[in-house]
Amino acid sequence: MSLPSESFNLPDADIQFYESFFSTEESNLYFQELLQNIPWQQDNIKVFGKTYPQPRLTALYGNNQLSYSYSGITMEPLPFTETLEEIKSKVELAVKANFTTCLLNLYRDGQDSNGWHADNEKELGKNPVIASVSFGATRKFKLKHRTLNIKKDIELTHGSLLLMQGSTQHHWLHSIPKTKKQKTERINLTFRVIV
Ligand SMILES: O=C(O)CCC(=O)C(=O)O
Ligand SMILES: [Fe+2]
Repeated sequence: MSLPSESFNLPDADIQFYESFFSTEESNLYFQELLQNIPWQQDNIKVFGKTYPQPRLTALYGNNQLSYSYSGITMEPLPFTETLEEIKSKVELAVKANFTTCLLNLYRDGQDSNGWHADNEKELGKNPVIASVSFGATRKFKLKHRTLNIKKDIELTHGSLLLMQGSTQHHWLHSIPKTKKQKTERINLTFRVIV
């Protein structure tokens, strides 16, 4: 586990990025395993009262029974698989936090996306700790401050780990925009604490 990390000096944020948290070989194995064995599903979300299919596939895992609700969806967790437990343990050791839950996203290609939002659902508590692991195609993670005119883009590469904590979710929004450049899949795992 290599730990050269980058802390972007952003106001009202506590964000760290570990570019090669997992080795390429390890990441290749995790990517294939998750792609094949996670029961990926496409849910319908509600935005301003209208229903749309979510522009990506998702799955929820947890070590408690607590559900996670956002955008009009309520997801019930499946018990962690051995692979997810292994990834979770490695992340927990490095970031010194214990997670209960993992939300997984599969972006099938560059046309799948994740709109502007903050991870500020009430079940995540006041200052959520979110550890986000990426495998597969590199995608741009965009951050923008809610009130100041400040933006930051981070390329989330194969095997990278992004940590967001403190007051970050109060002041910043994030998104994964569509891109014509990527034709292949990306898997993202966001470890969270739900209490
Ligand atoms: O795919 C990503 O890197 C971001 C996922 C995300 O923001 C979320 O699931 O809340
Ligand atoms: Fe998010």
